Amino acid sequence: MPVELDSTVVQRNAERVNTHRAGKPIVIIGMMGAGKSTVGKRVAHFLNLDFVDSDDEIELAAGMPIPDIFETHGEEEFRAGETRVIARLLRTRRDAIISTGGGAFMDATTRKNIAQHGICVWLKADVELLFERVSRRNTRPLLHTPDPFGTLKALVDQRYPTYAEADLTVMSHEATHEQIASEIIEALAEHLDPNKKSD
Ligand SMILES: Nc1ncnc2c1ncn2[C@@H]1O[C@H](COP(=O)(O)OP(=O)(O)OP(=O)(O)O)[C@@H](O)[C@H]1O
Ligand SMILES: O=C(O)C1=C[C@@H](O)[C@@H](O)[C@H](O)C1
Ligand SMILES: [Mg+2]
Repeated sequence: MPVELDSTVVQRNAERVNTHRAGKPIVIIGMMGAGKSTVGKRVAHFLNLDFVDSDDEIELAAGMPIPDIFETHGEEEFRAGETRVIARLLRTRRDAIISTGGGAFMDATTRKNIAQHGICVWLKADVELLFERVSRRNTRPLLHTPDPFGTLKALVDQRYPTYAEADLTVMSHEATHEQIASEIIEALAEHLDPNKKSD
């Protein structure tokens, strides 16, 4: 049975986050399938902030879906566009939750920009859970390989030490999107306003 969310506690934590985030956007990083987009939208709703997704912004700028960008222009050009788009979002969307593409935080310039202008949350999940989720749709070009689970596992091993540079880490587990969103908000409240204990 899903846990009932205590909306009063969520709202109290949301207020703590908004009071202490000093006008910085909250940036969600992590592997494909972690829930950055779908959970990120709920975080934005609870915090009464906008939601923006760097993958969507890249698709908008390129006028084509991500798999087509990879096919037409190659990964290198996609990554250059991703770095530019995230730099722009950090400058222009301060009252937003910015969800990023899975590979975005591997770029040193993007890491520096996020550290300087945002508050960074790593939404972390076990590889088995990630695989179950990404298997639902065929929209991740990096997994178009003969052994998608092996590819995903290799990316996890390669990326997790770098993702660990985020300001805070929240586990994505078997719970509703809303529950994970509320856990992100609680972790943010504790990180930004550590002296006040929530009851
Ligand atoms: N807590 C959750 N409970 C149930 N399903 C979830 C949960 N979190 C994510 N999912 C599902 O997993 C899939 C992937 O989620 P989502 O698209 O948000 O991941 P992402 O981190 O944005 O991935 P990408 O980096 O590829 O954009 C979606 O079908 C989403 O509904
Ligand atoms: O993990 C990755 O490198 C990617 C994740 C997606 O969000 C997209 O940004 C793209 O498919 C690449
Ligand atoms: Mg996404």
